[in-house]
Amino acid sequence: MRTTITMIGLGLIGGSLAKSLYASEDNYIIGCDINPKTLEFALMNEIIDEASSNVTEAAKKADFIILGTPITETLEFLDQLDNITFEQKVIVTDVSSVKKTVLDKANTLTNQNIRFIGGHPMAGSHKRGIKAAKAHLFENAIYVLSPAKNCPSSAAEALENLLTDTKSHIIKLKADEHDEMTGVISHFPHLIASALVRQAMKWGETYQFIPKLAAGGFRDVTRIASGNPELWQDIFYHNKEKMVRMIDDWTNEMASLKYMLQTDGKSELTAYLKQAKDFRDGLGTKEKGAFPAFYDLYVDIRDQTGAIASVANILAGEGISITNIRILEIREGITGVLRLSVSSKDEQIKSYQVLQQYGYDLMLEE
Ligand SMILES: NC(=O)C1=CN([C@@H]2O[C@H](COP(=O)(O)OP(=O)(O)OC[C@H]3O[C@@H](n4cnc5c(N)ncnc54)[C@H](O)[C@@H]3O)[C@@H](O)[C@H]2O)C=CC1
Ligand SMILES: O=C(O)C(=O)Cc1ccc(O)cc1
Repeated sequence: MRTTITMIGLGLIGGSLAKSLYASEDNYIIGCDINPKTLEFALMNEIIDEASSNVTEAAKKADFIILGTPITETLEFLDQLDNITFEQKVIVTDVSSVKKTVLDKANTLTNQNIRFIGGHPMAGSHKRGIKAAKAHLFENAIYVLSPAKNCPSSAAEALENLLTDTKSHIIKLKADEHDEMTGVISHFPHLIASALVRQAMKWGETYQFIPKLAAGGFRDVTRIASGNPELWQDIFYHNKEKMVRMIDDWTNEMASLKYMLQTDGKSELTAYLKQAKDFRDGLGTKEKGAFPAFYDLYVDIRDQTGAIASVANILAGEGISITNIRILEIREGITGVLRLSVSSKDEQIKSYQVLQQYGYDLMLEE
């Protein structure tokens, strides 16, 4: 007997989940999407087994329902699901970046056959839509689950079991804690990144050379501002209380920086920057905790044609697999530094030594 999964919303995240679940022969995926072209694409590319334009009918056949829609639509679907007469128990989950509004709604549902567990796979990109979906998107990513009150632990276990194929790391969080933490490390940074870009845009009216000057640092710190504006508006709206508080904190932080500058507080400013540097340098290097560790190396690849392939080959020859790779541009059009992540300290040191033997100029992040 195959497990039937009804996926409502087959965009970047829903499509990626469908792809990773479709890979297992035990699963049968029914896809629903408001966009008929998306459904057509999903069927043609073997991302789903069946397309349906009738959410209620598709939901009735499901063992699991996954809402891969924007948060506002997800709340509406929860109401719709509540009114369906299911013939069996069904496990319902979502993928929304904000959890409290979703869990608040889920906790009001009266349908005895629905077991709701909020979900948030914490990986994505600035792209949207099914064409950007990837089966491996959630590999090694944190996947947060927040069960609704009265949800039996067996339902959460069944969902965890289903999600094994995503190769993500599942953790359980309360909705409010989730929203506060993702507010700090994801939502608020996005708001600031967009504000920084707008500030540069405004200064660009005075200095037309500004876009050309926008080099590595500006690009690094504002990368996330290229995200999907509708998606981020929806995230900010549903996490608005936390966002407003964080804007207040930020305003205080800026006021203290302003004071240090106005009073020539050089040592205070150095201490401030050092504290930030130490915390930043320590991020992701913890052995314990919920977040996976990253061990980074920076390889100088300026003017070295084919350097990426060579570096990857050398490491593959040593049996080291690269878990993440990124080119940090120094100047537009000129490759600069390759940032490689490997998954253990030993691999990091070994990579450093072997690449050094091949003459690469590199730096290791402690
Ligand atoms: N984009 C990202 O990096 C991440 C997004 N998320 C969450 O995933 C959810 C979806 O985001 P994305 O996949 O990025 O968006 P997307 O725009 O790529 O996909 C949304 C899909 O939902 C469909 N849809 C919209 N309204 C619908 C309706 N009424 N009925 C049926 N289908 C409908 C759209 O046609 C589209 O295919 C959001 O709740 C977001 O917070 C979570 C983690 C990462
Ligand atoms: O690309 C990035 O850096 C992201 O931040 C992607 C992302 C967007 C929204 C989420 O809820 C989780 C991850």
